Amino acid sequence: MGVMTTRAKPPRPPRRPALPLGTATRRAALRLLDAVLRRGEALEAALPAATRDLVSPPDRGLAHAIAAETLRRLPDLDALIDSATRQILPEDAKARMALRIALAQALALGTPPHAAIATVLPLVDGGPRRLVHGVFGTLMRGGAALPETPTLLVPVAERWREAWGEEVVAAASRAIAAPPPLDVTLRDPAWSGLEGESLAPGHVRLVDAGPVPELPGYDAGAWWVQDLAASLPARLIGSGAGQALDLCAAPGGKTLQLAAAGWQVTAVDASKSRAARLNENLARTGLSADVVVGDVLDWAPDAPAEAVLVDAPCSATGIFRRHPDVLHRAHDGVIAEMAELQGRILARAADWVRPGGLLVYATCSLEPAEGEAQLAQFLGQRGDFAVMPPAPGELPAGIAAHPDGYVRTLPGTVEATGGCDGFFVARLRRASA
Ligand SMILES: C[S@@+](CC[C@H](N)C(=O)[O-])C[C@H]1O[C@@H](n2cnc3c(N)ncnc32)[C@H](O)[C@@H]1O
Repeated sequence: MGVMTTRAKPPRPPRRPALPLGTATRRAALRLLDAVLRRGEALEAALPAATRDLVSPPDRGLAHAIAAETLRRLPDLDALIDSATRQILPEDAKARMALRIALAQALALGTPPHAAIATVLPLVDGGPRRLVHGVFGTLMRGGAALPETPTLLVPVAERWREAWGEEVVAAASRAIAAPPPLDVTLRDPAWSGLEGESLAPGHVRLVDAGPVPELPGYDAGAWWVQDLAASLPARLIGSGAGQALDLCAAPGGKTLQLAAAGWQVTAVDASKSRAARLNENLARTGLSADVVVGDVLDWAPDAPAEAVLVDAPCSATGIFRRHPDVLHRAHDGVIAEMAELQGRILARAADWVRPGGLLVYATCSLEPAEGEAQLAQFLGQRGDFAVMPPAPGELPAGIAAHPDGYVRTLPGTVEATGGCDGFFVARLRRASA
């Protein structure tokens, strides 16, 4: 009799539980935080790689929103976490990162707490899952909340307190809490297709504007997004028909202003991808400029220009409202490195101003080393340049020139109407030959 054999079925692999919907988005948010906090990368620059697994734009938008909100609220999120753990978790511990993300969603972005924690727990699989779950639960049951006015990072608060005083530190904290309005600059100041508040000719401020490309006049290129403070450097050059150089020009807000004001603009930027965006902006608005991809430390114009605008690369701490990552990345070393580069760019640019012409130096920085100190150093080196203070009516309502003739906007400037970015702008005239 033959022996019946039964073939044993191979054991089933253990079924992996499906990840809660939305975990990939939180994983992307975690990658973004890692890029900013550990590698010092800009949030926007880190987006393509960090969100590579996400196919839908809303998911990418959510990952960005979670990371940005976490960066905005980091000191207060950490204080909550520390209040609920027996031992202080290391700064870069996965558990701390996961808790930051879950709490930012539950306490600042309005995500239901069960969804905030369920989507984050898989990020600590094989690790401190119970700890994360426990700390989150303890905080939620205890009615944890974030303060209405966010706490500024300690090194930033110390730096700005020393430079600008306690009032400005308090205004910066308030500015973090509220989403900034959308400022636009009109190609033709007489155009009236957008309803909003105007603080200067050709400026419109919109609150809760919605998606930018859907606003009236966008497709027709009737305006471009530009913070009120960012519009000051080109406003101080005004209109003209001669040659203007826009150095460090991309993505081109100031190039567009100069071109719209009649100048023959040569716009120079070292970044090919940013210069491509400048070209797109020119195409959309129907304005023209010669766009050069080049390093202004190597490049030189054929002839001096009547007006030269230097919007120098900087720590960008003045744009912290829309880019909270700058607060975490702008360490003293970065500021010193930028200041050294700004001095070199400014020294070259000065030689490209024709006698009697204008030079405008600007940075979107709240660090005196990148503004006031640059101007003082420059004036010490170049006796042929003098500050040309704004004339009455040249500046928007609520923005005044410093007694020394330059313009400095700070947290707290035009706060009642929605504030503006932190900027330093100095206009200088070169002596006639
Ligand atoms: C503050 S952003 C300019 C913003 C621009 N002016 C606007 O209004 O849209 C500084 C720019 O400087 C460029 N940049 C940095 N170093 C440069 C260099 N050595 N030569 C030319 N461009 C440079 C960067 O690529 C960046 O686009």
